Amino acid sequence: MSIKDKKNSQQNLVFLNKQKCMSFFEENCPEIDRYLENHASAEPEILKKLRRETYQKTTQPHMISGYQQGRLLSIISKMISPKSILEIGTFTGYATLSLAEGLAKDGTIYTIDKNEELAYLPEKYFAESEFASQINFIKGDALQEISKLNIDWDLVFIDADKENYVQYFNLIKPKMKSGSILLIDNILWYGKVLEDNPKLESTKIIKELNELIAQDQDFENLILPLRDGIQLARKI
Ligand SMILES: C[S@@+](CC[C@H](N)C(=O)[O-])C[C@H]1O[C@@H](n2cnc3c(N)ncnc32)[C@H](O)[C@@H]1O
Repeated sequence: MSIKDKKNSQQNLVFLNKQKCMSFFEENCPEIDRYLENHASAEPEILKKLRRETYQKTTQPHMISGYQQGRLLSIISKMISPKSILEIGTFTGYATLSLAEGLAKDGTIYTIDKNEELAYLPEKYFAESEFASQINFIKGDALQEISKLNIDWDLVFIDADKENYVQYFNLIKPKMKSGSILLIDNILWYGKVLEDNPKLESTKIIKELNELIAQDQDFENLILPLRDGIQLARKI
């Protein structure tokens, strides 16, 4: 296959994934995706229930972090036992509850979302969870709300509007200490990061952010190719 053919076929795959909002493996090799799920730790019952209800009650259920990503967030959180976690983009609270699994006993997770209509769903599950007293759910626009929080973050998960990703990074970086972990979702943007001249603002911003982090001497990082790509960066 010539380089040009390879590029075209890559672009076709990207297009397919974009259309269905699925990960590379879900779309192109569902057997591997099932294999990955079958060989990961079991999903806690509360998350199973939440995932089911998210698919029943929301119009964009694919936005949920889901099983494999949830287990990754949980393990990373348990590895560092954070006292303070910031999540930007709560949606139905799946990642919030996954991250909360690793919180220090006196730790708190702050999670921000501007969608007030959907807030009843995460609120119901947060109240039901064993971490209820450790979750601070903030309803509002993240850019405004982050600035009000004068907290040093041990762990940050960015998973909201892509157009603001660079701004979120710039706001949060000074609030991260040496050893703090930054996770950012959808960093491959269904393969659109391979476009040379992207039309979408979201693609431009994600590409800019990936460059920024890769060049930033204050961080060591890599991109995990799980689902739509997760940026994993550690402040040095
Ligand atoms: C991909 S979903 C988050 C998924 C969630 N982290 C999970 O793991 O299930 C993105 C969320 O970001 C929220 N959002 C988008 N722009 C925002 C903003 N400027 N401020 C706060 N929330 C925002 C949306 O309302 C949506 O619920």
